[in-house]
Amino acid sequence: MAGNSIGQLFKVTTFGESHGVAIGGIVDGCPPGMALTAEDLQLDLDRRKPGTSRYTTARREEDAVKILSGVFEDTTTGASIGLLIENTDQRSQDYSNIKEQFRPGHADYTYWHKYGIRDYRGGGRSSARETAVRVAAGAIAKKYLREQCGIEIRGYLAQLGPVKAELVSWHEVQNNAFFCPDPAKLDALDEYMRQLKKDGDSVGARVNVVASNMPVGWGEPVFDRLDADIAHAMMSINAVKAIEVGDGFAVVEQRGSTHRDELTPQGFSANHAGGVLGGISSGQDLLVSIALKPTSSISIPGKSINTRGEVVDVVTKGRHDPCVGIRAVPIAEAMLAIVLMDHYLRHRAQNMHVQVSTPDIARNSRD
Ligand SMILES: Cc1cc2nc3c(=O)[nH]c(=O)nc-3n(C[C@H](O)[C@H](O)[C@H](O)COP(=O)(O)O)c2cc1C
Repeated sequence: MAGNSIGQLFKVTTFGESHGVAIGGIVDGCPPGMALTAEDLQLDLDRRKPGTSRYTTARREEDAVKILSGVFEDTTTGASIGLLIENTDQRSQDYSNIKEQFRPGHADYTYWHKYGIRDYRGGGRSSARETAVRVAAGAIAKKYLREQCGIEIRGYLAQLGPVKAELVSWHEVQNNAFFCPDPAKLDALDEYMRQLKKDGDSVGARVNVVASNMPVGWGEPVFDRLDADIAHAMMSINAVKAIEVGDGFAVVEQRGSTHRDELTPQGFSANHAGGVLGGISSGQDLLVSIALKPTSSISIPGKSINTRGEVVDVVTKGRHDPCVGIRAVPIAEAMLAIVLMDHYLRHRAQNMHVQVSTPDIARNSRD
């Protein structure tokens, strides 16, 4: 499939480029019988879509999704679900100056070397426009996991440049354009973004995603450990440079006596592991954190070469996100949902008759 699909039993395939006619995808393996309409997908698409605040790109796309197949009388049939989102606000002329130039930090240089032909308009296939389809597919997985397993998958902006935000309130995340869970940080974020825009620069960000109410047992060691598949999915998001599960890189400074999450009949005493032990979900909250790099398309001139190898100064015109991390929140949620949905089906296929007498202690602590 040349890299355009993810998952085994719940398989998502996407197609489309930034300035092509449309983007779309196929979601294979969704069980039959779930109520589903385009509106169910639109909620998350609207959270990701461009042009909704002064902090993101000015490109205006409605991202109106059409369900082409796999749903009959507003119910999934078990057939593959076809999704289509038309591109409506392309301004390809903005990119004519980078037709023969390579933006430093972008995918232009590597796509050119690999394929020998490049849809330079808006970054073509390397554009994060494609991630709208992942969000639509992820909304299907999220709905199924919520209804059948009670799992809730939620993300938030944990850091933008120097501004850090604590998880003060999940409710707050839905109330501001930053997906910020800490209302006390909104002024600092606004000020930082205004200055950034004046500077014509961009900045990186950290996004955290949490899956709560998880069951114990999902994940397929050794190569398809749950954390390995989550890392694969997260690293497939444009501009992601790092992922952490649980305490992540902080484990380097920890001792075993601190890091191990002791077990009691009432639950685990802590969650340094981030909800995965041996590549299998422990039933604790899954804690995932990703780092997104600063947008490479900026108006500050940067040194590069053109396709003939000549030295050029690149200035990127067009409409760009000054911090791609903001709109990445629903994308990261979607990727976690896609992986969990796949592992739910895989666990059920192999292990549905397994029974042990030990209680699910993480569930004990929730009840
Ligand atoms: C939501 C989102 C929006 C993005 N928007 C832009 C953009 O407007 N301009 C840009 O140069 N890169 C943007 N990117 C990042 C590029 O797609 C990405 O950096 C590029 O394809 C190079 O790939 P890499 O950074 O993964 O190595 C965006 C990424 C995400 C997740």
